[in-house]
Amino acid sequence: MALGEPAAGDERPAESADAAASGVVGKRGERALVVIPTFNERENLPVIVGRLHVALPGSHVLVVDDSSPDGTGEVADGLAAEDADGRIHVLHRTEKDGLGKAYLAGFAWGLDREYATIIEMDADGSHAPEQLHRLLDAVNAGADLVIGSRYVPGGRLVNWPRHRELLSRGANTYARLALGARVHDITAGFRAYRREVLDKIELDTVESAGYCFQIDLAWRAVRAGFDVREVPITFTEREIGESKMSGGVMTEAFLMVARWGLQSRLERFGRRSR
Ligand SMILES: Nc1nc2c(ncn2[C@@H]2O[C@H](COP(=O)(O)OP(=O)(O)O[C@H]3O[C@H](CO)[C@@H](O)[C@H](O)[C@@H]3O)[C@@H](O)[C@H]2O)c(=O)[nH]1
Repeated sequence: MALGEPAAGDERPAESADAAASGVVGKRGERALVVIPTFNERENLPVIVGRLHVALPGSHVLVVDDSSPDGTGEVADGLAAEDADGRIHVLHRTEKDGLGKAYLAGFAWGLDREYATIIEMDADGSHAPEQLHRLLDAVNAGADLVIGSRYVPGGRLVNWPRHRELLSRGANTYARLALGARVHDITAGFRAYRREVLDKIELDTVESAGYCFQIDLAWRAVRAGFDVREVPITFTEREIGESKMSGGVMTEAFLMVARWGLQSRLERFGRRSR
């Protein structure tokens, strides 16, 4: 396990010192932490980490594994031990506790260290590390939260089953109507957060455990007045393993979004009648 302080070789590169101080990352991904939640991804993980370190050799990875029965956690430990540059870290959690909880643990780990930008990415190859520079370019151009979006012009879906696409588009339409947020892919899990966003949006009050965590955080960022932008990406259906989407995940999202929408309407009403 490679927990603890960033290892030797993790010093801030001279050319990126200004960038890190101003919250942006270097061209090779210096000062970026890519958080990858995993549950049963033993075959996918080495591939995605390898691709990531070709695309952004200066970035660090934090694998957040929920004691995957297939041994993904041990695979992650092996990758960390093999990486002479100390760029791979692993957080082991005791049980499967949902995507949102895994990200919260990963963000807390990253915020305790000096990463300028914290990235979310799936382990299964759906998100292409080769497209991460699109997100980082937008951060470096001034955005606070950048969402790799399937549903803006230029965004693409490859091999995603029709029922998943319909579910995803339906969830986005529902969230947009309920919350009034002008984000086309608010459920997307390919994102880059400037660390100030995560510092400010009160992560300790986040209740969403599953995939509605994505909606929750984007909505918090919008409400806090951050500059939230979308850049087009290609989302490719996984070839190995299975999605962890479930009825419980969908029900939680439906109910949570309804609650946030209602709360926000009541707040607006309260402000108007004062
Ligand atoms: N640690 C941990 N990881 C988890 C858990 N549940 C899922 N993951 C990990 O989270 C990533 C995404 O899970 P998938 O189950 O592969 O997601 P998907 O069905 O392809 O869902 C896609 O669409 C969602 C809805 O738009 C997105 O929210 C999600 O990020 C992704 O893009 C994978 O790396 C998976 O191993 C969990 O409980 N714990």
